[in-house]
Amino acid sequence: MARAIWLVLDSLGIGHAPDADAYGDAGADTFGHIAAACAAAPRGPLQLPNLTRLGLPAAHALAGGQVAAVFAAAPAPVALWGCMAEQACGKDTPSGHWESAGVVLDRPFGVFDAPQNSFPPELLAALVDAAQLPGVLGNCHASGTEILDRLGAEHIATGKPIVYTSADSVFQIAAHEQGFGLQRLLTLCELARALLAPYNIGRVIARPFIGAAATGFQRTGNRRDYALPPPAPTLLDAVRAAGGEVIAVGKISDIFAAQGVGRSVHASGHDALFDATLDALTQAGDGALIATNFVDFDSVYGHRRDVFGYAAALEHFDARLPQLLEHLRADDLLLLSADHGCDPTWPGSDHTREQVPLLAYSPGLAPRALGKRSSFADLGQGIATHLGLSALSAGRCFLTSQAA
Ligand SMILES: O=P(O)(O)O[C@H]1O[C@H](CO)[C@@H](O)[C@H]1O
Ligand SMILES: [Mn+2]
Ligand SMILES: [Mn+2]
Repeated sequence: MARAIWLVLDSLGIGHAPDADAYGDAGADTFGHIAAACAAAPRGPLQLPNLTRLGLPAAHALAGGQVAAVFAAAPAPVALWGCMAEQACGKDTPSGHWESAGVVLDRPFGVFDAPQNSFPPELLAALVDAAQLPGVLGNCHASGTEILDRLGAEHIATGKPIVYTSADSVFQIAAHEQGFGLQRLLTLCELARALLAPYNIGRVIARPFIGAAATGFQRTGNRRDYALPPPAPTLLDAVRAAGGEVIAVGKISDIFAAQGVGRSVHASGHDALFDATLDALTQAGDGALIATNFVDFDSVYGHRRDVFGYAAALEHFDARLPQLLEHLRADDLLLLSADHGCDPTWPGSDHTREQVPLLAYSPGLAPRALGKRSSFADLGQGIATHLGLSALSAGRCFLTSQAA
């Protein structure tokens, strides 16, 4: 019986969305701009033989992107390939994942849009009081690494956690793993999650770090995301209701607030995430869904605007793909997609409103183009069909129609 393996390449947009102008993102193209920068740099063109076979450059071309010369003569894909635009408002991780799993967010999350003094004073006062803190630092829009350089030493000296946000619907708290304490930070995030109820904020994110002012600060793999639960049952719930196992690897369980997750495997770094996915594949039974989020594309490279780091991470991911492809059973369906863009050549440090790839491979499935799809939900609908589930309430199945 069928199984599905869904890999989210977090932030791998393939060209601006039709409504990108409203987000200040007209012209953004995460994949295209990385490919173009590599082609013009001493390091040389992007080498992605396996993602090319699965149709990533073809999907990029379909989305309207300028095809880099290195991909121009690529052979036809062996998979199904298409591009998807997000129907929900926003360009953040939870809405992108939920829509891909069949739930289109109809009420946009709240955002703290003031660049300075971003949070309501009464919210911060309540947090300080509830957690008996000496105060907080930050209270602004920031890049999470830049703010450590700026406020890390003061945090250590005062014991005040650093709170910050971005264009996304997030309340982020950074604190030193030893000086402040990891468990104390996680407890503080849970308190913040509860206090943020009136503000409809998508995620509270714990950002633990280590190091010292003299030697520099580094964020650790102990990041945790405390998301709002999806507003309706998703594909994950449908898989479980039908008796299938849902194995969530990496951030997936956090993003779905554990709803519909049978087993969660936390791992840090793309190699560990890939290994955990391979392990899950050997263990998963009939009807299972394995879902993995590869977060470093976004967190380590996209937000940091590290073009060549992103390129190298793509090449590394590509090099590991054959291990996964070799282990696929005849009735397994492998999906590759993304949740939004984060163009490392774009101004600022925020996500970009982009189309994302929909690549689907199964040993027995004849390759074809899937066209431009108008919702990420088409991915989930296709998985539901593949696993023999009832149709989800959103999305057009890409397995049964030639194009959207
Ligand atoms: O700059 P860092 O801390 O990585 O934060 C980024 O990560 C958050 C989640 O993607 C975004 O909202 C953005 O602010
Ligand atoms: Mn994301
Ligand atoms: Mn991000």
